[in-house]
Amino acid sequence: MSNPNKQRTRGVLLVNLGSPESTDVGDVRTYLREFLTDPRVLDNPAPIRHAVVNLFILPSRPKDSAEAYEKIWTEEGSPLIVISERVTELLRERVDVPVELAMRYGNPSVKSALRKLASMGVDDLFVIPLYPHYAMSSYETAVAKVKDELAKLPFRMDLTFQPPFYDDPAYIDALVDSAKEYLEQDYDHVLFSYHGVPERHIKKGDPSGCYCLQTADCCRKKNPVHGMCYRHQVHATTWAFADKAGIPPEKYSLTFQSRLGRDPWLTPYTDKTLERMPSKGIKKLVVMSPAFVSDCLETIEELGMEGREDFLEAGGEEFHLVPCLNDHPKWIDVLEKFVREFEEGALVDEHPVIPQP
Ligand SMILES: C=CC1=C(C)c2cc3[nH]c(cc4nc(cc5[nH]c(cc1n2)c(C)c5CCC(=O)O)C(CCC(=O)O)=C4C)c(C)c3C=C
Ligand SMILES: [Fe+2]
Ligand SMILES: [Fe+2]
Repeated sequence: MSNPNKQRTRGVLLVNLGSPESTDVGDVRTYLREFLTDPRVLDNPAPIRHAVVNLFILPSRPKDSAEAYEKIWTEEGSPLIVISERVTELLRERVDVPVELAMRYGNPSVKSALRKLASMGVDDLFVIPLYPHYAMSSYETAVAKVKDELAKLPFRMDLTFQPPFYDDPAYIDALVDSAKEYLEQDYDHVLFSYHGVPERHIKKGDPSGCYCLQTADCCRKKNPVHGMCYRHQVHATTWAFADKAGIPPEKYSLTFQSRLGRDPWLTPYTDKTLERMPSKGIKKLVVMSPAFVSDCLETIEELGMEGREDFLEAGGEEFHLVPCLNDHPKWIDVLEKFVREFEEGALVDEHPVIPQP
């Protein structure tokens, strides 16, 4: 039993998704294997998941993905990792407790970050998964990974997790501020493009088992079942943003990108929407991707290169992609606020988890 009079040592762990070690096809294959054999990402029964990954995905996808990573790689490495490291450094300057960074897949690993924090005496850890929205394949797998790795290590820490912050006014304020100069220009429409997930994942996260995805607008309404509903939460971010930025309903829409495989994923799809927009009179477009707090392959390459080309080839005239929050000072303010709330004991160490077989 822990001694209630002992002084606790707090620490902070930021967890992002991760990238391959390099753009070599072998490194990309290693990364994709770890990513796609995660049962919270491809949630088929284990033998099917391994067969799909080893027989259908790993023989061909690493080469295509490596080419895509080539286009975005910087001298310092993967944008997602470089930006996350910068954010970690900036947060360290703001708070008086140790702050470490870990990636759910690849490096720096969760295990190495936990070891570092333990070596600094941390036994009361605040974990911030760097995802505004709850998805089994992003937020939840980050939480599970921290718990699993800690259980295997020879020391104990209390864990508190930052809940998804999709409608936190400070996060919305930071997003609006980051998009300000784009929204001051003349534009026809704002497209909010979120990373997609399979529809099945949404149904699994519905504790009632009979609400989400039952009607076209179910997830758009407020409902107590939405603690784990990615579809509801991305809509809530979009409404809050539009409200704060003063964008009328007819001037914005929401789509989902990055579909993988043949199962039904959330619709409408970003690529199809971009191709259709010019014929509907949308020629000057602003695009935002608030599911990502750091620019990455999905924003720089998929939206900024592929998406731009699709839109312009279909007759669009201007395509403006708003950068993610990255190291925006208001985003660092938000992270600092989360740490202060943890220090004040304002967060409950509880969060829902989708049951895994
Ligand atoms: C919002 C966060 C994310 C969710 C939810 C998510 C779900 C999800 N992703 C895949 C498959 C892939 N995603 C890939 C890249 C990628 N995904 C996210 C975030 C979420 N994914 C990020 C930030 C990135 C970029 C990483 C980087 O290094 O920049 C990839 C790898 C690239 C590729 O080969 O296309 C895959 C694969 C699934 C299947 C899924 C939900 C089930
Ligand atoms: Fe993804
Ligand atoms: Fe829902």
